[in-house]
Amino acid sequence: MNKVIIEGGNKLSGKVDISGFKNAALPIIVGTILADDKCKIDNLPMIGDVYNLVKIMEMLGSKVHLDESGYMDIDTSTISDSILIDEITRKMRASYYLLGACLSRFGEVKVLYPGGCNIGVRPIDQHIKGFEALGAKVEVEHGVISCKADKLIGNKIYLDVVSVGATINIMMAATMAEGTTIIENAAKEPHIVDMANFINAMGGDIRGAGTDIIKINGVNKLHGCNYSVIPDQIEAGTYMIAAAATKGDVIINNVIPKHLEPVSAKLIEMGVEVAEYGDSIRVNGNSNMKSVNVKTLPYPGFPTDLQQPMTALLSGVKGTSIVTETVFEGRYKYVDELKRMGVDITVDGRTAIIKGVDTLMGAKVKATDLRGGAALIIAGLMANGVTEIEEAYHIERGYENFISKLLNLGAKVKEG
Ligand SMILES: CC(=O)N[C@H]1[C@@H](OP(=O)(O)OP(=O)(O)OC[C@H]2O[C@@H](n3ccc(=O)[nH]c3=O)[C@H](O)[C@@H]2O)O[C@H](CO)[C@@H](O)[C@@H]1O
Ligand SMILES: C=C(OP(=O)(O)O)C(=O)O
Repeated sequence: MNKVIIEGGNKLSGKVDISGFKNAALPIIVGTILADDKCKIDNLPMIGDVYNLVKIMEMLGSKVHLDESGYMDIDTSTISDSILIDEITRKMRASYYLLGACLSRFGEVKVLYPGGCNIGVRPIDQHIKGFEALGAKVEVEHGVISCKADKLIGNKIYLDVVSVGATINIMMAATMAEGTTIIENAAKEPHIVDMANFINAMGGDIRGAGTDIIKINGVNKLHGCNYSVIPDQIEAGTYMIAAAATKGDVIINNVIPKHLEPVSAKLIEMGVEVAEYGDSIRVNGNSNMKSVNVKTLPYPGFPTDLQQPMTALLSGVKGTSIVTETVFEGRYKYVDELKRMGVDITVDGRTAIIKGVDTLMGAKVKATDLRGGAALIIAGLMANGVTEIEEAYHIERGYENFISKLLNLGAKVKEG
């Protein structure tokens, strides 16, 4: 998808089904390497990152059948080599999970430094610290990360920063290590719990996922399993914000409302009606929304991945809102694009001061990254006139059928 063209001004209404969570699906697909056996994974999102990861798994020697319904049969017993120096791994962040998974199963791995959204420096020092604490030798040279270990031995690892990727990578590396590993100051995101549940379904012994102390008792071997990925809280949050932004009325199905509490709480604070029904959430927007302050934080705080869509919404809400991005230092690149649409936002370091304008104007803009692209879509839905979003391929990395889901909700949107 090169371009998205939106004619703004329509209220979204109706129902939308949320897909499986990108940030859980990706480590789970890579995590099948831990089991020298077949796995059946369900509720996978059909997004760019999953398609590219399937290619990577095949390049390593896995046998993969991916059905467009979101179901995958994967056999990693056929992997013969855990060295993959190929640019494809730079098309996403999650390729770094090959480090933990292959180190655990093969004792050796070499891959290129990962890619992903350009939202800050994104170092991997905490991943490396974890692997080294388990006994691996790690080298990063000319953009290639190499890890090697004759034997991995459990250890206590304190993370200096709360990192989703490092927590998952260390969990994978420690799963078949000798003895017990304890991760302190671990990330608590829902996908950490999903990943631990998946590893346990393969015969692993991980306890405490969802708290900041995770204990991994090493086991000798993992087996294949059937597993279903949790719903995507970020996709769901994006539709919640889009519903509010268009003053629409949308029922968002296949969600875990608990995972969305930070978003629901903020929307309610703004005066939006949010109601929970089992595994659905209904968001009903209105013309009297109030400005609010938002600070992104690790879970259960407001998710950084929704900072950009939320900023787009606030740009059209009367009053002054202050958004503080505490997780990634470079996550405001899309604001320059939003400014082409007439918003009044001043960025100073990690803070964005948003003075709500009455009307956004359609314009030609460029998606800077995945959620920056989603923010531009939301702004385009709110704006008067036509918005053309170039470099829209970023959006496909993480949203399944964004255009057709929006069309079903009554948006005037098409691919260009
Ligand atoms: C594929 C995937 O799941 N991506 C998500 C994952 O990214 P990712 O796993 O890359 O994000 P982290 O949680 O690791 O990053 C959090 C913060 O820690 C820093 N850090 C991280 C690792 C490290 O070794 N050293 C270090 O300093 C990062 O630069 C960032 O400032 O979690 C982020 C935070 O919820 C989300 O925005 C991304 O959507
Ligand atoms: C930052 C994100 O993705 P990634 O870590 O895959 O770049 C995101 O999903 O918002």
